[in-house]
Amino acid sequence: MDAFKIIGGKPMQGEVTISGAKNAALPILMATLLSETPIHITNVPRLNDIETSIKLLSQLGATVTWTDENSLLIDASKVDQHKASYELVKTMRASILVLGPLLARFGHAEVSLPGGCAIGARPVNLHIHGLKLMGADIEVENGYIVARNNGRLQGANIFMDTVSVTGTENLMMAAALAEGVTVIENAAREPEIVDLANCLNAMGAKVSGAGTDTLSIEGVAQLNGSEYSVMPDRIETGTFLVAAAVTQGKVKCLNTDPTALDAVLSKLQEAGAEITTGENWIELAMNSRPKAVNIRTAPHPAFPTDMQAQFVTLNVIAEGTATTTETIFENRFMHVPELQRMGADITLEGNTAITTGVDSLNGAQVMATDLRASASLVIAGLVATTETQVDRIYHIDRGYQHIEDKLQALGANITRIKAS
Ligand SMILES: CC(=O)N[C@H]1[C@@H](OP(=O)(O)OP(=O)(O)OC[C@H]2O[C@@H](n3ccc(=O)[nH]c3=O)[C@H](O)[C@@H]2O)O[C@H](CO)[C@@H](O)[C@@H]1O
Ligand SMILES: C=C(OP(=O)(O)O)C(=O)O
Repeated sequence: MDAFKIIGGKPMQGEVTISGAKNAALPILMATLLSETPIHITNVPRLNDIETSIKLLSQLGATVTWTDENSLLIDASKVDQHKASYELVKTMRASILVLGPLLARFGHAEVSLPGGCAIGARPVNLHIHGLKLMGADIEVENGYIVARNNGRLQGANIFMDTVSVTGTENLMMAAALAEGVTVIENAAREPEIVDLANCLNAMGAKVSGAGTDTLSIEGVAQLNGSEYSVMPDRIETGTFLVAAAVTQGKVKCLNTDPTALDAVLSKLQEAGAEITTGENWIELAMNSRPKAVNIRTAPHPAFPTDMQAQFVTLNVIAEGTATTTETIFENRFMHVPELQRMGADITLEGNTAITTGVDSLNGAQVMATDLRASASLVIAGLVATTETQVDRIYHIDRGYQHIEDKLQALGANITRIKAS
């Protein structure tokens, strides 16, 4: 397994181009299953999760071709398989996003239950409940969700007990081809939901209300190909901004969208950063030690759970004491014991991490346990005074395109140690 070796202590300086958003690209790739004709998707990030999605779409019978470094042409006209196997689902939970599209277009889908993961139990009951309300017959057989429907799904009124991002996406995609109108209440409002809705509408769907908590989808009989560009990755953007803040550097993120990062930018300003934005860029300058900031994660537009780990790293070297409360996932503090091994002062009380900033971190061999925990450890390595080795970075390769190249370009001393 590959690892990163990092020698910290340098401020991050310069410009970095942000890639397309993993969490928008994944549902958009799965949405191509709804289309009778090819779709060209641009600004696709080069990530392991994208490779897994391509494998999955290909297994289902789609033809997937890279037309340039970041563009995919997907032809799902000949899809004739309807099963997402455990082998793929266990490496990428977002595989669950084929459930809605396959069922809506073919009346049949079998998707392995994803099971829990490093950050929590992550059930998919809301996906199943919504599809049942649309008329599907769904059983769990041998660890698989087996969904069937005769003819088209039927529009339904769906209230989601908990705000779920992929749950909303699965139901939105299924509803796009259903007969009649589907209303999803308490829908997720994440920018990636809006991006998926825009892509579906470009394919001929009739989705309105994306970005609010009530979505209305008037089903159409057929969807067709188009060209669509994936939104910039707001979490990758936030990760680079935190790296700049903790190293007291100055970084300009290009090809990004400041409007998708309100909560994160506001916390960085509270920490003492100077933030300047343009239509598609954000620049952060940090001229002093960051101040500790209290964080509470919650569904968009509140502070994103996918930025929590990175802000714990900021808080552990910041001036003062702060609380970071995680309300979305029950086990998303796996970075805490690793940061403690680097000298961080953190106490965990239930779903809250209480941090008191230390003057510096020392390098250590640490282990990445999930995607954003890995990012937080890399950032910690960038400030540590001695060498840090971050093991198991296959997690980070799921979600960050060429992260070491981008950090090197900003002045970081980071190298990938290839598994022998
Ligand atoms: C590929 C993708 O976009 N992943 C993102 C997505 O994950 P994902 O869509 O899996 O996360 P959800 O929004 O569904 O999860 C939110 C909460 O709802 C619960 N829940 C969810 C579904 C369900 O059927 N039942 C249920 O109880 C979950 O356990 C969790 O506590 O949103 C998360 C929350 O912003 C992000 O951290 C992930 O990066
Ligand atoms: C938790 C994440 O992703 P996934 O839902 O794919 O596990 C993430 O992007 O931080």
